[in-house]
Amino acid sequence: MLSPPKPDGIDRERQRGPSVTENATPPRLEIRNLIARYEGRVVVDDVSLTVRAGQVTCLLGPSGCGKSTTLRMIAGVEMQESGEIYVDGKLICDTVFRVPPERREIGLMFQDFALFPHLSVADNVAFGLKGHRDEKRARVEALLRKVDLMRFVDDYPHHLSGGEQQRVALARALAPRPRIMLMDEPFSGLDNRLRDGIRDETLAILKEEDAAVVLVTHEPEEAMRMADEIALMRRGKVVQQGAPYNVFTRPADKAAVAFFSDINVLSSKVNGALAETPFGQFLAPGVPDNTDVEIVFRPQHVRLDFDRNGKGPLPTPTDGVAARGVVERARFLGNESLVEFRMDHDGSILRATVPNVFVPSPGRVMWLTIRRDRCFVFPV
Ligand SMILES: Nc1ncnc2c1ncn2[C@@H]1O[C@H](COP(=O)(O)OP(=O)(O)OP(=O)(O)O)[C@@H](O)[C@H]1O
Repeated sequence: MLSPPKPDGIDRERQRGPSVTENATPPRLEIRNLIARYEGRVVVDDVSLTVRAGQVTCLLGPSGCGKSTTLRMIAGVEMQESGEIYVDGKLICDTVFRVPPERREIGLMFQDFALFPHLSVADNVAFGLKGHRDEKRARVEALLRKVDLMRFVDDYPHHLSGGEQQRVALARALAPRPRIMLMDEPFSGLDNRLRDGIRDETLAILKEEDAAVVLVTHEPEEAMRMADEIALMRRGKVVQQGAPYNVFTRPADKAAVAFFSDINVLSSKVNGALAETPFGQFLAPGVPDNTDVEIVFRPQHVRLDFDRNGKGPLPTPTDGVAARGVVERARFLGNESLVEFRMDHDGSILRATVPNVFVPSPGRVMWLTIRRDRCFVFPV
């Protein structure tokens, strides 16, 4: 069993002043213990984050969990009830002191952050730029080359495709060299086929520009693809924070597993730090006797074996005991196949995914085992 990690930064002691140790550079952005409330209801609940220059942190979570409100407080268009925001170690906002949004050197890119229709592509990108005309033109052209749109420099936005407009919006947001980029679902208006390419290009440009990026998304794949760090939010709180690999492989709770993929769940009770199931025993270290637990695992970590004269594979320490199931339904999904089994022991449905094409007929008997190093045991 993998024990749930202690989410970094959640239980940190409240203290004033940015997170700097002697001789260390302060993070580009630090938000500390932010709380926001609408109509008496707390919608952002003690959220703390640090983002370094050149790093992308994704606020990931379901609709309404407080991602956009957190972003709006960083942008300065919404005021927190309590908590502080620091940029490069300097306080820019607490409940008394507040640097106005236009002086925060923050770039914004939102899904519906439309381009100005009456301005050319070049003028859109130049919009927030100050300085000499030639300097501005040089920056605009450099950015349009970066997003590969120099050929549209004098065109109007409506001549461009959705993906191209999005790249102009990126260039416009980056033009004044913001220290921080805030992006709220910036790719969700785009065609699926365009999205992956634009995400990758955007990421490369953001890294080159060295801004600290906070990207809001409700799509786990987007967060996995873009983030150096994911802050998983639920009901206003950051429930887990870490590198995508850690958040995916060491989820804090059942909902964190379920947010990234389909899940299977077995119920059991602990006895002697072991949870007994039809798939054999699972380790539950430190869990007191008689505690109800759920054993959670992803369909991709179910192993399938063919039936051999009414028998399945022999038990192993890594896969436990095989349990018998009958195929209820199987579908090919493109990159993998999803097979649903009705289990003999309790009639429940269990899902397995198999790479490539595997579409057994309903009624076929198979034996299922679960990789012990890929399951999570959570007290209920
Ligand atoms: N101006 C407002 N007045 C009242 N309630 C608000 C306001 N803005 C947001 N809320 C509420 O605060 C909660 C958090 O909203 P927020 O937009 O931050 O969530 P989100 O995670 O970004 O969701 P989504 O992905 O749907 O935008 C929601 O329940 C929302 O209804």
